[in-house]
Amino acid sequence: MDSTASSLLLCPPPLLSLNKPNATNVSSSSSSSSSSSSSLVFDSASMRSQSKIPTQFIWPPCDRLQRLDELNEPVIDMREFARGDASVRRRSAALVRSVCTSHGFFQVVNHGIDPSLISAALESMDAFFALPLARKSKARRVPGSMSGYAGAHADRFSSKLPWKETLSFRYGNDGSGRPIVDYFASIPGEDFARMGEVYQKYCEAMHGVSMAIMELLATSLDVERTCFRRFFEGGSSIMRLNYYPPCQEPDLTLGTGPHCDPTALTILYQDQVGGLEVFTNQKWHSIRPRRDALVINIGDTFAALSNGRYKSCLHRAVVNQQSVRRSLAFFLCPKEDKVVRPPEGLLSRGGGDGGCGPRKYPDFTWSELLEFTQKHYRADTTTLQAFIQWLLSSSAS
Ligand SMILES: C=C1C[C@]23C[C@H]1CC[C@H]2[C@]1(C)CCC[C@@](C)(C(=O)O)[C@H]1[C@@H]3C(=O)O
Ligand SMILES: O=C(O)CCC(=O)C(=O)O
Ligand SMILES: [Fe+2]
Repeated sequence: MDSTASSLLLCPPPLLSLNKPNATNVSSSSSSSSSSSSSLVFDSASMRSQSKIPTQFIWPPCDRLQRLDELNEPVIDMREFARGDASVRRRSAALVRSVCTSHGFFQVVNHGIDPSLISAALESMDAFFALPLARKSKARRVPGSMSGYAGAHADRFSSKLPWKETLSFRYGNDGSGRPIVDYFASIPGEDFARMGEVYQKYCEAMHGVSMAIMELLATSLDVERTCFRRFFEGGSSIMRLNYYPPCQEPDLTLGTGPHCDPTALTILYQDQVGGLEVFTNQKWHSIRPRRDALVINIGDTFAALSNGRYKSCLHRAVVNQQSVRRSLAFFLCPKEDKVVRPPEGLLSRGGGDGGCGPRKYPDFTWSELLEFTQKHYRADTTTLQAFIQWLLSSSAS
């Protein structure tokens, strides 16, 4: 997305006050959302009974709920791509190339995930978030790590708080053990064994879909079919359960603020409530939920891997006054020490086509970008640009 579009309908890019990498305090990614934590505790059940939302949850007017058109994106049939003849595969690849060079968003159907597994994941999520806050807090996120329970990120930020509770955990795909079963078994005080089994199976299934999509993306970029699969071998992806309680002033806040995912690829299942929005053609579009579809968006890491040819999808989530909304987000990540560098086949081609020719981003490791978002910068609409600026300034100092 070009910067003029972002300046037109998005809040002006945040004034960066980045600290050098050896800084101990977190920087504020914008003047209005300092990263210091808030003393607030997000107990949505009690907050819900008040007529006004706390001011920490109020977002700038330009970020708020608007009446939107729907985004009618092509939906890719994964079974057709897997089994189709060359012309069918070329057609799917051409559709993906078109939307990914534009705004990095599409949906897939016939993905092969058992609907009962998705239902079990949603039911397990409902059971967890229905627990009293004191019991959810036994799984609270350890500062600096990605895993654990969080309420509005009030432990990390002091303004523009998202109206959501989250539970996040890691999925290592090196085939050893059952890391998610082990994670849920490690949470004190509760018997989360069934959740562990459900999300272990869910993440294994999502990893499989992500590898099929990596083949589709390689084909669309005309590079060797397995090159991206191999890039993600041994990675540790992130699973996040997003639970958005109903809000008494939904027009003043957001469930998840405008951002691009710093990760490589997001596979998201949203329930039937609706609230996901994508920014393209200089305006926000709502994404109508589809029970049979998975939402796919390109993240910053894959945008860099494609040498800027594919766009990192700018999106957000709004909340409503009537009902809970839930989404299951699987964030594909490479190994932490993996250097993010476009495949040779992409750079060696000449021509003005985006993604070929000179490097658009310096080499960096996934762990550098992840740590930047967890310790120095609140991920938002310009994370990748801010990260590169921070990386280059630290190498210059
Ligand atoms: C690497 C990550 C950081 C976030 C979770 C994953 C991918 C998406 C990121 C996030 C959702 C972008 C919006 C801001 C954020 C703080 C949030 O609202 O949760 C981001 C996540 C995070 O830093 O926990
Ligand atoms: O809940 C949604 O629809 C979007 C969530 C999201 O973008 C995220 O968790 O990164
Ligand atoms: Fe996201």
